[in-house]
Amino acid sequence: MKIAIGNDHAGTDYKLAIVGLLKSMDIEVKNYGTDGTDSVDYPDFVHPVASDVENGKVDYGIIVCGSGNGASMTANKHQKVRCALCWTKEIVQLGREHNDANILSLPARFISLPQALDMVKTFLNTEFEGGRHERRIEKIPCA
Ligand SMILES: O=C(CO)[C@H](O)[C@H](O)[C@H](O)COP(=O)(O)O
Repeated sequence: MKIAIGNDHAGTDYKLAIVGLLKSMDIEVKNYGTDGTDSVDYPDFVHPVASDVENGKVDYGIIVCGSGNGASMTANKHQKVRCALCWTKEIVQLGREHNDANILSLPARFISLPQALDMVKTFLNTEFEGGRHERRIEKIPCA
């Protein structure tokens, strides 16, 4: 499995911990930064993640910013991206089961690091249910 990850300055600490978790799971990681804490603009680090997901270069994306909002808004501008902004494990599970989310957006300033790591594991270990949900997600893209 290969995952692309990106974040702004509010998500750096969490991103680095998530990269460590993914590598411990023998998952290949494409880290688009930022790796620092100087103020940056989240679209610069989210678009490359979303492009890789959209083009099938990676299996999933993980993006981290302060509230998760800006990163999620940016990722979902990509037609083939279904980015789920999640703040509980249950929301992550539903994002995968019902929406076949291919990017997880994490609000670093509103969840703990253990929560974030647990949510990443849930994201990777939950399958899409298909069925009625398939018909719905096929209607998401708009011209
Ligand atoms: O887009 C966001 C807000 O929804 C992200 O949370 C950013 O991380 C946040 O805006 C950064 O805020 P800062 O005051 O520039 O650190």
